[in-house]
Amino acid sequence: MEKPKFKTVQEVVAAGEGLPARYLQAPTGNDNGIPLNASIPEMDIPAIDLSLLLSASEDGREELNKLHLALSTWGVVQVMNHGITKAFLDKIYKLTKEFCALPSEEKQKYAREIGSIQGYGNDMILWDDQVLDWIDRLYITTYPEDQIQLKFWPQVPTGFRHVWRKCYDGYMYPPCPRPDKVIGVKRHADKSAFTLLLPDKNVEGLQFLKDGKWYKAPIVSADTILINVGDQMEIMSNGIYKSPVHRVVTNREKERISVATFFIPGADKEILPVDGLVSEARPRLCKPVKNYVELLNNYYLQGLRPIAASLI
Ligand SMILES: O=C(O)CCC(=O)C(=O)O
Ligand SMILES: [Fe+2]
Repeated sequence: MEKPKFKTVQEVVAAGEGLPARYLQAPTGNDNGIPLNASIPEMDIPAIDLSLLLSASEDGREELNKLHLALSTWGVVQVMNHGITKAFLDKIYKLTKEFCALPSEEKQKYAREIGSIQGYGNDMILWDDQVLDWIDRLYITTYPEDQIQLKFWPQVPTGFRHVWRKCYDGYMYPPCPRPDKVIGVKRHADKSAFTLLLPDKNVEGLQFLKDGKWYKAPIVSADTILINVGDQMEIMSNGIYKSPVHRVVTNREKERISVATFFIPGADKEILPVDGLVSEARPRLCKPVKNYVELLNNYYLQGLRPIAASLI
């Protein structure tokens, strides 16, 4: 398979030829001229204790109420006591950082191929005048087994393949000379059912949109996972749980590393609102959809949220 010729953001920086116009947002942008790196308030989302949530106690019910409220307002929660050890989360993070720091030639061994989303690469170029995101990513499918393509799985650093088998995609945002005009990840809602995130422990950047305003995500501690609802959960919950629009902004000083896992129902599974959540007071919001991920690019190109395709 042919490998595309593209420059990753790290290569753009290394070339030292200044910032290519392809990364600059149009003067009005998405945000009516407000600089992307303007200061914004922090969102107030609860931390859910998963071990309590699963216990049949008063505290468990309280935790459940907290979870329900967070998912139906923000569509995002922090989760702790989830059973994944801090040592393991640290390891995923460390290996991702080490991979990102490898020379370009090494990383290009795992370069994405034309027509594939798996592999290492820049922001995917889907249309001619697309403004590019300031991000390099390694995207790997780990389930189901028959979709695993080991050629995209780094052999260096040692241990990477073993640890990543459990999940995960890695993102690297180098420091950016124009954080006011360049976006790390453009605004979007996830096409997953839900997404687990290990955002950078020191560097902010992730922001969520609520009632037309941007809020920055908190920096979470090393043993905590940030979970957000994706479009397919919004559909299944008949709109009760919100798939939040979010983005990542850049900064001048520090690189930012982030690790995500998307839980995506199989393409052949029909996704539709759960019967018990449909009533006269809350009619069915969405038509059944299949292969939601494929719907995405079409809608993305038109600047629409793909969930619009399934709304009744
Ligand atoms: O880098 C992050 O923290 C989030 C990235 C993201 O939103 C995504 O890949 O869907
Ligand atoms: Fe996302």
